[in-house]
Amino acid sequence: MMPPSIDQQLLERSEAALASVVLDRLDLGTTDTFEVRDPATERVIATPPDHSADDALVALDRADRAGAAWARTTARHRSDVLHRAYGMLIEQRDRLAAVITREMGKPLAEALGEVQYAADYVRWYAEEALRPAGGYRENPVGGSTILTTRGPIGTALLITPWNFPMAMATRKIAPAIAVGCGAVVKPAALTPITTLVVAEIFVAAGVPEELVQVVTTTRAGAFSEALMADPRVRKVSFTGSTGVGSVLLGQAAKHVIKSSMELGGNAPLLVFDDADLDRAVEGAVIAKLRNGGQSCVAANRILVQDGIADAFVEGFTERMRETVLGNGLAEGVTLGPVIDDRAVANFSRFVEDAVSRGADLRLGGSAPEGDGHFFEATVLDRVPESAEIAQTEIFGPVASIARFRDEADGISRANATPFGLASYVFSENIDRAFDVADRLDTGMVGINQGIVSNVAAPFGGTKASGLGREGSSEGLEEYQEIRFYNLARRSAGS
Ligand SMILES: NC(=O)c1ccc[n+]([C@@H]2O[C@H](COP(=O)([O-])OP(=O)(O)OC[C@H]3O[C@@H](n4cnc5c(N)ncnc54)[C@H](O)[C@@H]3O)[C@@H](O)[C@H]2O)c1
Ligand SMILES: N[C@@H](CC=O)C(=O)O
Repeated sequence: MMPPSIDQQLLERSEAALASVVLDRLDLGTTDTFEVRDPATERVIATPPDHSADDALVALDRADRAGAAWARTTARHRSDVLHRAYGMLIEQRDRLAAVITREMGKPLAEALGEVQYAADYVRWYAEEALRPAGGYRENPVGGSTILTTRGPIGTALLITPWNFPMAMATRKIAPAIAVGCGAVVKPAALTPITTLVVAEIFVAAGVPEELVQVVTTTRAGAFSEALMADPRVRKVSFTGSTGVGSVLLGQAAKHVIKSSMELGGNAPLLVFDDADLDRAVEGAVIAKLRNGGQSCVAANRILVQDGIADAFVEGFTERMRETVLGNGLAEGVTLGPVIDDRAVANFSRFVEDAVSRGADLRLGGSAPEGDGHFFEATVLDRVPESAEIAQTEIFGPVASIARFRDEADGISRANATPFGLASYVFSENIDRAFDVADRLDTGMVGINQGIVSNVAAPFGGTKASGLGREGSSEGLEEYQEIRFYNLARRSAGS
C-alpha cells in the first residue's frame, strides 16, 4: 500500500518552525557542529553546535551565578513566571509540535499531545512552587521545637532522552526553576532542537537569560565527566538507559551528588480471564503504540490468561492492523518512523529470533523499503521466554504476547525482570486487580487502562528502573535540600 502523502502546508510550516530556532543559545563562538536528521526522510534538518566539555563548564558557570540570584526571588515571582511560560508554550503549540515531529518523528497529533503534557508540568510546578515547604514538630522528650525548611539544592544537571524531547525536558526544568535552582540541560543529540525552543520561550516568559543553559553536544561522556566532577553541580537528574544511568550514578557517588534516575523499563501487561475484552484490547493498544512503542512505560510483555487469550489476540491484532504507517506530517498517519536504523535492525532481529523459537507472527514483522526508519506494527503471539524479545526492552511497535495459567503464574512472570518501572492489570474483579497490583514490583501500575503518565503522579520505578520520582510534589523535593532548626524551649515538655 502507498504511504499517505505529506501535507505540503504542514511541511512548509515545519520548515519555518525549524528555521526560527536560535541553534547556538550559548553563543560561545564554537565552530564544531553536528547534523540532526528527520527520521522520516533521513534528511538533515539542523546543524547545532557540538559543544565541548570546556563550553559546558562555561554554561555551568553562568547557570550557577544566575541560580544564586534566582534562589533569592520569591516563590510568588517564580510561580508567576512559570504560569506565563505555560501560556506561551500553549500559544506556540503548533510551532513546538512541528519541531518535535520533524526531529523525533511522532505523528503531528501525538506531538501536539506531547506539547500539552509537557506544558502541564510547567503549570503544575507553577502551582507547586507556592505550596508550604516547611514543617514543625515538638521534640518528643520536650526541651526543643524542631522547624524544618526546604530550600533549592543548587545547580542541577539535567540530561534527557530523545523519545519525549519536550516532556522529559519540562519535567525536570520546571521543578528546578520552581524551587530556585539554575540548570544545565543536555538534550539527546538526536533531538536537541525542541529543548532550544523551550528555553527561548522560558526566557521570553521572564526566566533569567542565563538560568537555564542548553548544551547541545554529541560528546556526552566528556560532558558528564567534566560537569559531574565540578563541585557546583549539586543535583543530577537523568532520563535514559539503565547503562548510562549507572555510569552517572558512579560519578555521582564519587562526588556525593543527589541523583534522580528515570531509567529503562520492561512493563508487563496482564490480562485476566475476567477482564472486559474491549477495554483490555484498547488499553493494550495504547500501552503498546503510544509514541510508536518508544516509551519507557510501553507494554513490553503482554501476558494473557489462557481462557481469554484467543479472543484477546484476535481483537488486539485487528486493532493493530488499523495502524497507518508513514511520515508524521501526513494526514491520517498514526504510526511514525522509529528513531534510527539501529532500532529497525533490532526489531527485524527480534521477530526473526522469536519466530525461529516457535512464536506465531500474526501481523507485520517487516521494515518497508525506501527512505526513513520505518517498521510495521507487529504482533507476535505465543512468544517463548527464551526469545530475545521476551527479555529485552523493545522500544518500538512490536507486540510480544505470551500466555499464563493462573494468578500466581502471571505475577511470577511479570516480576521476572530486573526492571520495575510500570505494569498494567486488566480485570473486572476489583479485589483481584488491586491484589495483583500490590504484588507487582513496579513504581507505577495502570489498572484497567493503558496510561500511567500524569503530571500529578510520582513517575518513577523500582529495581534497575531507577531512583527518585518526577512530577507531583515528590518531583519538587528532588530539587530541594532539607534543613532543620532546633529551637531551645524553656519547658522540658508537658
Ligand atoms: N524512566 C523514564 O522516565 C524514561 C523515560 C524515557 C526514556 N527512558 C529510557 O531511555 C532509554 C532510551 O533513551 P535513549 O536511547 O536516549 O537513552 P540513552 O541512555 O542512550 O541517552 C539518554 C541521554 O543520555 C545521554 N548520554 C549518553 N551517554 C552519556 C554519558 N556517558 N554521560 C552523560 N549522558 C550520556 C544521551 O546523549 C541522551 O541525552 C530507554 O531505556 C528508556 O526506557 C526512561
Ligand atoms: N512515557 C513516559 C516517558 C518515558 O518514555 C511518559 O509518559 O512520561
